[in-house]
Amino acid sequence: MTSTTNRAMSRRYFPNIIITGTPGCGKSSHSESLVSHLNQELSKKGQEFTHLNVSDLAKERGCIESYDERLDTSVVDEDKLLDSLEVDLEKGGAIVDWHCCDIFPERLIDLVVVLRTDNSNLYDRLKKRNYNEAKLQENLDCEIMEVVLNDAREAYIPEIVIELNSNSAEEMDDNVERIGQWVTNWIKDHPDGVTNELDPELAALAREEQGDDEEEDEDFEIAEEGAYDSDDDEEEYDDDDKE
Ligand SMILES: Nc1ncnc2c1ncn2[C@@H]1O[C@H](COP(=O)(O)OP(=O)(O)OP(=O)(O)O)[C@@H](O)[C@H]1O
Repeated sequence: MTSTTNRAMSRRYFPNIIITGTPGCGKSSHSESLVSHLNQELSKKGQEFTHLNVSDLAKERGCIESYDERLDTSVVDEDKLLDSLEVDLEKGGAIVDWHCCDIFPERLIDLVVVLRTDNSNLYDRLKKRNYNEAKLQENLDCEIMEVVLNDAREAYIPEIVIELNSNSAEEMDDNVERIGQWVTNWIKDHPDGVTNELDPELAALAREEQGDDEEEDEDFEIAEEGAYDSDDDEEEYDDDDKE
Protein backbone atom coordinates (compact mmCIF):
# COMPACT_ATOMS: atom_id res chain seq x y z
CA MET A 1 0.00 0.00 0.00
CA THR A 2 1.45 3.39 -0.91
CA SER A 3 1.87 6.17 1.60
CA THR A 4 -0.60 8.21 -0.48
CA THR A 5 -3.24 5.52 0.07
CA ASN A 6 -2.45 5.45 3.78
CA ARG A 7 -2.89 9.19 4.00
CA ALA A 8 -6.15 9.05 2.02
CA MET A 9 -7.52 6.60 4.62
CA SER A 10 -6.27 8.58 7.60
CA ARG A 11 -9.08 9.34 10.07
CA ARG A 12 -9.35 10.37 13.70
CA TYR A 13 -11.98 9.02 16.07
CA PHE A 14 -11.34 11.44 18.93
CA PRO A 15 -11.40 15.22 18.36
CA ASN A 16 -8.33 17.48 18.57
CA ILE A 17 -8.74 20.52 20.80
CA ILE A 18 -6.52 23.57 21.15
CA ILE A 19 -6.47 25.19 24.60
CA THR A 20 -4.97 28.63 24.05
CA GLY A 21 -4.68 32.06 25.64
CA THR A 22 -2.17 34.54 27.01
CA PRO A 23 0.61 32.98 29.13
CA GLY A 24 -0.62 32.46 32.70
CA CYS A 25 -4.32 32.20 31.78
CA GLY A 26 -4.42 28.52 32.78
CA LYS A 27 -3.80 26.50 29.60
CA SER A 28 -1.65 23.83 31.26
CA SER A 29 -3.90 23.57 34.33
CA HIS A 30 -6.98 23.18 32.11
CA SER A 31 -5.27 20.72 29.75
CA GLU A 32 -4.07 18.45 32.56
CA SER A 33 -7.44 18.46 34.25
CA LEU A 34 -9.29 17.92 30.95
CA VAL A 35 -7.09 15.00 29.87
CA SER A 36 -7.54 13.26 33.20
CA HIS A 37 -11.34 13.89 33.10
CA LEU A 38 -11.65 12.63 29.51
CA ASN A 39 -9.51 9.56 30.03
CA GLN A 40 -11.58 8.54 33.04
CA GLU A 41 -14.81 9.03 31.15
CA LEU A 42 -14.00 8.03 27.61
CA SER A 43 -10.83 6.02 27.26
CA LYS A 44 -11.71 3.01 25.09
CA LYS A 45 -10.17 0.67 22.51
CA GLY A 46 -6.72 1.55 23.79
CA GLN A 47 -7.00 5.16 22.63
CA GLU A 48 -6.49 8.00 25.05
CA PHE A 49 -6.46 11.76 25.08
CA THR A 50 -2.98 13.25 25.28
CA HIS A 51 -1.80 16.59 26.61
CA LEU A 52 0.54 18.19 24.06
CA ASN A 53 2.40 20.93 25.91
CA VAL A 54 3.81 22.59 22.80
CA SER A 55 6.47 24.71 24.57
CA ASP A 56 7.94 21.57 26.13
CA LEU A 57 7.64 19.53 22.91
CA ALA A 58 9.34 22.29 20.89
CA LYS A 59 12.38 21.97 23.16
CA GLU A 60 12.32 18.17 23.29
CA ARG A 61 12.01 17.87 19.50
CA GLY A 62 14.71 20.42 18.65
CA CYS A 63 12.35 23.07 17.23
CA ILE A 64 13.86 26.15 18.94
CA GLU A 65 15.50 28.47 16.40
CA SER A 66 16.66 31.39 18.59
CA TYR A 67 16.28 33.22 21.88
CA ASP A 68 14.59 36.60 22.44
CA GLU A 69 16.70 38.30 25.15
CA ARG A 70 14.29 41.19 25.72
CA LEU A 71 11.25 39.00 26.30
CA ASP A 72 13.36 36.26 27.90
CA THR A 73 11.74 33.60 25.74
CA SER A 74 12.61 30.96 23.13
CA VAL A 75 11.64 31.50 19.48
CA VAL A 76 10.18 28.41 17.85
CA ASP A 77 10.81 27.17 14.28
CA GLU A 78 7.10 26.85 13.45
CA ASP A 79 7.48 24.83 10.23
CA LYS A 80 9.62 22.20 11.92
CA LEU A 81 7.30 22.13 14.92
CA LEU A 82 4.22 21.71 12.76
CA ASP A 83 5.79 18.86 10.78
CA SER A 84 6.47 17.10 14.04
CA LEU A 85 3.04 17.76 15.60
CA GLU A 86 1.04 16.74 12.52
CA VAL A 87 1.78 13.12 13.31
CA ASP A 88 0.26 13.52 16.81
CA LEU A 89 -2.74 15.43 15.50
CA GLU A 90 -3.54 12.79 12.88
CA LYS A 91 -4.00 10.23 15.68
CA GLY A 92 -6.77 12.39 17.25
CA GLY A 93 -7.41 12.98 20.95
CA ALA A 94 -4.77 15.73 21.20
CA ILE A 95 -5.25 18.48 23.75
CA VAL A 96 -2.90 21.10 22.35
CA ASP A 97 -1.66 23.58 24.97
CA TRP A 98 0.01 26.65 23.47
CA HIS A 99 -0.32 30.44 23.37
CA CYS A 100 -0.21 30.40 19.55
CA CYS A 101 -3.10 28.70 17.84
CA ASP A 102 -2.98 29.80 14.23
CA ILE A 103 -0.22 27.55 12.90
CA PHE A 104 -2.28 24.35 12.98
CA PRO A 105 -4.17 23.36 9.80
CA GLU A 106 -7.95 23.71 10.11
CA ARG A 107 -8.48 20.19 8.78
CA LEU A 108 -6.85 18.77 11.95
CA ILE A 109 -8.58 20.94 14.56
CA ASP A 110 -12.11 20.40 15.91
CA LEU A 111 -12.36 22.96 18.72
CA VAL A 112 -10.35 26.02 19.82
CA VAL A 113 -10.82 27.13 23.43
CA VAL A 114 -9.51 30.62 24.17
CA LEU A 115 -9.10 31.16 27.91
CA ARG A 116 -9.58 34.69 29.23
CA THR A 117 -8.32 36.08 32.53
CA ASP A 118 -8.98 39.48 34.14
CA ASN A 119 -5.86 41.58 34.11
CA SER A 120 -5.52 41.87 37.89
CA ASN A 121 -5.55 38.06 38.23
CA LEU A 122 -3.15 37.67 35.32
CA TYR A 123 -0.81 40.28 36.80
CA ASP A 124 -0.70 38.37 40.11
CA ARG A 125 -0.02 35.04 38.38
CA LEU A 126 2.76 36.42 36.19
CA LYS A 127 4.32 38.42 39.03
CA LYS A 128 4.62 35.17 41.00
CA ARG A 129 6.70 33.79 38.12
CA ASN A 130 9.16 36.69 38.47
CA TYR A 131 8.70 37.74 34.84
CA ASN A 132 10.80 40.78 33.91
CA GLU A 133 8.92 44.07 33.39
CA ALA A 134 8.98 43.88 29.55
CA LYS A 135 7.64 40.33 29.50
CA LEU A 136 4.97 41.10 32.11
CA GLN A 137 3.76 44.18 30.26
CA GLU A 138 3.82 42.41 26.87
CA ASN A 139 1.59 39.65 28.22
CA LEU A 140 -0.85 42.01 29.96
CA ASP A 141 -1.14 44.07 26.75
CA CYS A 142 -1.69 40.89 24.78
CA GLU A 143 -4.64 39.97 27.01
CA ILE A 144 -6.15 43.48 26.91
CA MET A 145 -5.85 43.62 23.12
CA GLU A 146 -7.39 40.13 22.79
CA VAL A 147 -4.48 39.11 20.55
CA VAL A 148 -4.92 35.36 20.96
CA LEU A 149 -8.71 35.53 20.53
CA ASN A 150 -8.33 37.58 17.33
CA ASP A 151 -5.71 35.16 15.98
CA ALA A 152 -8.07 32.24 16.66
CA ARG A 153 -10.97 33.98 14.95
CA GLU A 154 -8.85 34.75 11.91
CA ALA A 155 -7.49 31.22 11.61
CA TYR A 156 -10.62 29.09 12.20
CA ILE A 157 -14.32 29.16 11.35
CA PRO A 158 -16.35 30.93 14.09
CA GLU A 159 -18.33 27.76 14.96
CA ILE A 160 -15.28 26.06 16.45
CA VAL A 161 -13.83 28.98 18.46
CA ILE A 162 -15.10 29.46 22.02
CA GLU A 163 -14.04 31.88 24.72
CA LEU A 164 -14.08 30.76 28.39
CA ASN A 165 -13.22 32.67 31.57
CA SER A 166 -10.40 31.34 33.71
CA ASN A 167 -10.30 33.42 36.89
CA SER A 168 -11.05 30.86 39.57
CA ALA A 169 -10.86 27.15 40.36
CA GLU A 170 -14.68 26.97 40.04
CA GLU A 171 -14.53 28.42 36.54
CA MET A 172 -11.85 25.93 35.59
CA ASP A 173 -13.96 23.00 36.85
CA ASP A 174 -16.98 24.28 34.92
CA ASN A 175 -14.88 24.68 31.77
CA VAL A 176 -13.50 21.16 31.99
CA GLU A 177 -17.00 19.77 32.53
CA ARG A 178 -18.34 21.75 29.59
CA ILE A 179 -15.55 20.74 27.20
CA GLY A 180 -15.94 17.13 28.38
CA GLN A 181 -19.63 17.24 27.43
CA TRP A 182 -18.74 18.68 24.03
CA VAL A 183 -16.28 15.80 23.46
CA THR A 184 -18.91 13.20 24.40
CA ASN A 185 -21.33 14.73 21.89
CA TRP A 186 -18.62 14.95 19.20
CA ILE A 187 -17.85 11.25 19.55
CA LYS A 188 -21.57 10.36 19.37
CA ASP A 189 -22.01 12.57 16.29
CA HIS A 190 -18.99 11.07 14.49
CA PRO A 191 -19.22 7.29 14.90
CA ASP A 192 -17.03 6.85 11.80
CA GLY A 193 -14.56 9.53 12.85
CA VAL A 194 -13.55 12.39 10.57
CA THR A 195 -10.99 12.57 7.81
CA ASN A 196 -7.55 14.05 8.43
CA GLU A 197 -7.48 15.11 4.81
CA LEU A 198 -8.67 18.32 3.29
CA ASP A 199 -12.46 18.18 2.65
CA PRO A 200 -12.84 16.62 -0.87
CA GLU A 201 -14.92 19.58 -2.11
CA LEU A 202 -12.33 22.05 -0.81
CA ALA A 203 -9.53 19.94 -2.31
CA ALA A 204 -11.32 20.02 -5.71
CA LEU A 205 -11.77 23.78 -5.38
CA ALA A 206 -8.09 24.19 -4.50
CA ARG A 207 -7.10 22.12 -7.55
CA GLU A 208 -9.40 24.25 -9.74
CA GLU A 209 -7.89 27.44 -8.35
CA GLN A 210 -4.42 26.07 -8.95
CA GLY A 211 -5.45 25.36 -12.58
CA ASP A 212 -6.81 28.92 -12.91
CA ASP A 213 -3.57 30.30 -11.49
CA GLU A 214 -1.55 28.32 -14.02
CA GLU A 215 -3.77 29.62 -16.85
CA GLU A 216 -3.40 33.15 -15.50
CA ASP A 217 0.37 32.70 -15.44
CA GLU A 218 0.25 31.68 -19.11
CA ASP A 219 -1.92 34.71 -19.94
CA PHE A 220 0.49 36.85 -18.01
CA GLU A 221 3.46 35.49 -19.98
CA ILE A 222 1.61 36.17 -23.24
CA ALA A 223 0.71 39.67 -22.05
CA GLU A 224 4.32 40.25 -21.08
CA GLU A 225 5.48 39.09 -24.49
CA GLY A 226 3.00 41.55 -26.02
CA ALA A 227 4.39 44.31 -23.87
CA TYR A 228 7.90 43.35 -24.90
CA ASP A 229 6.86 43.65 -28.54
CA SER A 230 5.54 47.15 -28.11
CA ASP A 231 8.94 48.80 -28.25
CA ASP A 232 7.48 51.56 -30.38
CA ASP A 233 5.21 52.68 -27.57
CA GLU A 234 8.11 52.83 -25.22
CA GLU A 235 10.13 54.90 -27.64
CA GLU A 236 7.20 57.19 -28.27
CA TYR A 237 6.86 57.67 -24.54
CA ASP A 238 10.56 58.37 -24.21
CA ASP A 239 10.40 60.88 -27.04
CA ASP A 240 7.37 62.61 -25.56
CA ASP A 241 9.18 62.74 -22.31
CA LYS A 242 12.15 64.44 -23.88
CA GLU A 243 9.92 67.07 -25.47
N1 LIG B 1 -8.82 29.24 36.56
C1 LIG B 1 -7.80 29.43 37.44
N2 LIG B 1 -8.08 29.84 38.68
C2 LIG B 1 -7.10 30.05 39.57
N3 LIG B 1 -5.77 29.87 39.31
C3 LIG B 1 -5.46 29.45 38.09
C4 LIG B 1 -6.44 29.21 37.09
N4 LIG B 1 -5.82 28.81 35.97
C5 LIG B 1 -4.52 28.81 36.25
N5 LIG B 1 -4.28 29.18 37.52
C6 LIG B 1 -2.96 29.32 38.15
O1 LIG B 1 -2.22 30.25 37.38
C7 LIG B 1 -0.89 29.82 37.20
C8 LIG B 1 -0.60 29.68 35.71
O2 LIG B 1 -1.37 28.59 35.21
P1 LIG B 1 -0.90 27.72 33.97
O3 LIG B 1 0.53 27.34 34.11
O4 LIG B 1 -1.90 26.66 33.81
O5 LIG B 1 -1.03 28.82 32.81
P2 LIG B 1 -0.58 28.69 31.28
O6 LIG B 1 -1.56 29.47 30.51
O7 LIG B 1 -0.39 27.28 30.92
O8 LIG B 1 0.83 29.42 31.28
P3 LIG B 1 2.01 29.28 30.16
O9 LIG B 1 1.45 29.75 28.88
O10 LIG B 1 3.06 30.19 30.65
O11 LIG B 1 2.41 27.86 30.18
C9 LIG B 1 -0.75 28.52 37.97
O12 LIG B 1 -0.22 28.81 39.24
C10 LIG B 1 -2.19 28.03 38.11
O13 LIG B 1 -2.38 27.26 39.28
